[in-house]
Amino acid sequence: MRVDIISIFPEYFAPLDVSLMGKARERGILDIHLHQLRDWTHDVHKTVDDTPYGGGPGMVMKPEVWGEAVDAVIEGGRAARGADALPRLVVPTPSGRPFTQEVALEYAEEPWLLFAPARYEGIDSRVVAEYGERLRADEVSIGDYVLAGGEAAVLVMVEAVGRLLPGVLGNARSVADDSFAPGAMANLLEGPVYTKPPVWRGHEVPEVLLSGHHGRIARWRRDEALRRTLDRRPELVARLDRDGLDKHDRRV
Ligand SMILES: COc1cccc(COC(=O)c2cn[nH]c2)c1
Repeated sequence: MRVDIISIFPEYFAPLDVSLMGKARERGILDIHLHQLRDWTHDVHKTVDDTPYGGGPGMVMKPEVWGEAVDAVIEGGRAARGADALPRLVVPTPSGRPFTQEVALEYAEEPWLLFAPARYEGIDSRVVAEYGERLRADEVSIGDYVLAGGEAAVLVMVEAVGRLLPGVLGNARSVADDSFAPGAMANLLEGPVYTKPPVWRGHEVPEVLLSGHHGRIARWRRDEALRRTLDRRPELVARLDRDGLDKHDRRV
């Protein structure tokens, strides 16, 4: 998968050089290209923003600069991927559609993603409108809060998508076992996890997990996942009621 990221702070993405994402890049599973948005300005101050039409606080990022940058990055990617290749454009914003595991799975199928993290109050809305006419352009939110810029959201999405790519996670860990992954544990939070020692500062590991009785362990884990989901994310259980409770679940 090719990932292009255009930002006024490309150094923000240094974390993508380490750990799982770093290895995925070394092994050619992820091909990440960083671009400095200011390279497509033409004034001495390298201005990327201006005051909002209609007034109001803050600044808005200029459409011309983003347009030249996105066009150039598409051309650059086409040199490598073919003259008709097009990326999926992703703009992180609090006003976007929710980024969920389902969206991460959808993005993991894409051959080429182009992330456009904004600063200030956002990017002139005509940029997404312009590119939405010829490629998939998504405004996506990683949560209901406002960041100083979209860069942290891009790090979150690249990691959530990157770990789904074949070969990135060791075989021992299957993404099918993820919480929120489709299937028996879909829409459930992960329950508590434990490792050695069996007793730590007087706290014992639940007996059932040491029993070796896989049926009872699986039942216990699902009960704990349901209990935690009811407690912390009741709205997910409502969704379960429609799709996913089995005959043993009622008694939790
Ligand atoms: C594009 O417009 C804006 C405006 C304001 C801040 C940002 C940065 O993104 C976020 O704050 C965010 C992304 N998901 N949840 C929060 C983008």
